[in-house]
Amino acid sequence: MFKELNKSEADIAIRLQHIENELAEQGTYTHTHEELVHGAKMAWRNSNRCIGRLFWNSLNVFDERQAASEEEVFQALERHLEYASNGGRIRPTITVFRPSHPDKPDIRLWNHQLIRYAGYEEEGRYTGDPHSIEFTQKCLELGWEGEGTDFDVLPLVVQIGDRPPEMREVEPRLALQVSLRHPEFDWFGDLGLKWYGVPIISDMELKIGGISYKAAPFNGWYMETEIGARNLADENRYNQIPKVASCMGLDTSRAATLWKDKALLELNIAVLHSFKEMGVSIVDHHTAAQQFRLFEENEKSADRDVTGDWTWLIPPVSPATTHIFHKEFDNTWHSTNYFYQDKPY
Ligand code: HEM
Ligand SMILES: N/C(=N/c1cccc(CO[C@@H]2CCNC2)c1)c1cccs1
Repeated sequence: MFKELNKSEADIAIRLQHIENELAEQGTYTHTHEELVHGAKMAWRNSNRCIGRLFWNSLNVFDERQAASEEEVFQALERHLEYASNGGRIRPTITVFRPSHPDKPDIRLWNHQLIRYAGYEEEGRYTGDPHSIEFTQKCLELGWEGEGTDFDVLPLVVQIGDRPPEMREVEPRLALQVSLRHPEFDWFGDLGLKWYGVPIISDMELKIGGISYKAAPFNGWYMETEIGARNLADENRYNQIPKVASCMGLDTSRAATLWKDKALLELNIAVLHSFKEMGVSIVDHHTAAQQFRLFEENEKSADRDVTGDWTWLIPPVSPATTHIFHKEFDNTWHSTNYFYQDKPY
């Protein structure tokens, strides 16, 4: 990392000696602000499954390692929501809370994403996002009351050490949402579909030079297929394909009419159209693939090897129309990266 910060050999030697001493005394060491910022960017650059890495060096980093109470954490999360959303002109941002430390309790966020819809299941009938059923149950046990609609925004849940977790509703003004309409089908708006504008992953661990940051929520903007081809399309999510197909008057009696593919495309067209019309940042899967190709070229000229996970990098819609599909990627994992971690509940 230090090499990338074009430090002199001497400076690197001094810094490494200092870290060695701190490690010997405390069993851990503290990153400088500069190391934290660059480390978070490197971790994004090393995220093999991410197609959006072209912009890795422009990540906005908030250093919240001083936050020590639930209140301070909630304040930082609300500031993240406001800053990242930016009225629709989304700014890729990460807020880094203090790392694991022998003498201090861990700060953990129970949410998968800062903004996400609740899920409910009653006698085999589903409401909302089935992926959220377990976390929604936890929120209900903590005293949260959902309205029971398909789009209830879940509260934030913060836990410090083994103290009881604290919960706070997200102010509606901080939860940017987009109602879905279609550029040609006037009936599409009547489906009552919408999605939140900013994906903010809050349950992954950021590791930088062996230091573990278990609470480091980060956001970019969506690629439309995430919403149109997965979140609203999967049978075990919002399962909207059959409804869109019947509203389109398609012949759904035989798979060979490709009615699912036609409905899927129109759902993705509606997502792109609605986000654009509302001025909320989003990228289509073709543009995203082109940007990824640029990323590969930039990395090559920076004399760095690109690593990637082909199975995630190809988009779920028309994958073979992108260059990614037609090449292989080295799925080696660099250790400064974002990782899955055990749920805190
Ligand atoms: C700026 C716009 C961005 C776009 C369009 C984008 C796009 C994507 C997409 C489509 C995926 C696959 C998600 C899925 O299939 O569920 C992904 C994965 C991922 N992205 Fe990005 N990304 C962006 C920014 C970021 C940022 C800012 C970070 C972190 C600082 C990041 C880190 C990751 C990671 C760690 C994964 C893998 C998640 C997992 O393994 O579950 N991305 N990205
Ligand atoms: N567009 C995005 N998409 C995702 C990026 C990472 C993870 C996810 C959601 O992953 C879930 C777990 C596995 N698939 C769904 C979505 C971003 C979120 C935060 C920064 S960019």
